[in-house]
Amino acid sequence: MRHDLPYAAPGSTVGLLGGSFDPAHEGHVHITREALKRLGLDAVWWLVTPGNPLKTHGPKPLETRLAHAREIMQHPRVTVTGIEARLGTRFTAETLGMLFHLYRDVNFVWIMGADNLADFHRWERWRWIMEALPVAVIARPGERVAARTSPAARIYRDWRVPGREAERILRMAPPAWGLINIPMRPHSSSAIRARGEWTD
Ligand SMILES: Nc1ncnc2c1ncn2[C@@H]1O[C@H](COP(=O)(O)OP(=O)(O)OP(=O)(O)O)[C@@H](O)[C@H]1O
Ligand SMILES: O=C(O)c1ccc[n+]([C@@H]2O[C@H](COP(=O)([O-])O)[C@@H](O)[C@H]2O)c1
Repeated sequence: MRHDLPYAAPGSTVGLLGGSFDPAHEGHVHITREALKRLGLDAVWWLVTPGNPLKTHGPKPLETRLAHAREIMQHPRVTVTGIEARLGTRFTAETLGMLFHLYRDVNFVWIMGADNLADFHRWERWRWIMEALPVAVIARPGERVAARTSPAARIYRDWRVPGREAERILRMAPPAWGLINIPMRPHSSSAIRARGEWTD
């Protein structure tokens, strides 16, 4: 294993939460804790992206976002990483392909908020992602209907596991996904930026 990559025990299950984290906030912390608990994960890695391929405005520098994310997400089973910058990847499918290769004995789960499922069909090779690993979609205020009626949800409706049984997705061969209803948090990075509170 390369020394600059996080360690994962063989056979362990690691949730991947990709994001701009521009900035990280309480909503990210909350969904991470809930995913750990509800899915029974061994670990969660935050993949702080060098830049979302679908967003035209660049975020703050990666090092700034990583440092802030590490301040607010402190949990023994959570690692905040800049893996994509290290691997030189930007598209999620590309990142996952490399992680599968580097961590052959680790089980990965993709975690995302409901707003991301609504747009998921616009991601590069999104069907490959859906068929490559289980996907846990976490409820987000105002986004549940858009997620449930999204092209990705419709195309993969037969592989959806009810939210209360979501931990089953870990034992299923993909495609397997669930919409997990948790008490929601309204926080968003764009609202924090709009209030001028991300001035680091
Ligand atoms: N309050 C929240 N509830 C549920 N999921 C969330 C919440 N905030 C962020 N997420 C999820 O966390 C991941 C990373 O989110 P991101 O870094 O883009 O933050 P954001 O608040 O969505 O940013 P922005 O407002 O700029 O779009 C995404 O999958 C997103 O859906
Ligand atoms: O691979 C893609 O085409 C793709 C398109 C849009 C977003 N993503 C990933 O989705 C995650 C959430 O991004 P964001 O900006 O909504 O926080 C982050 O890991 C991005 O790299 C990936």
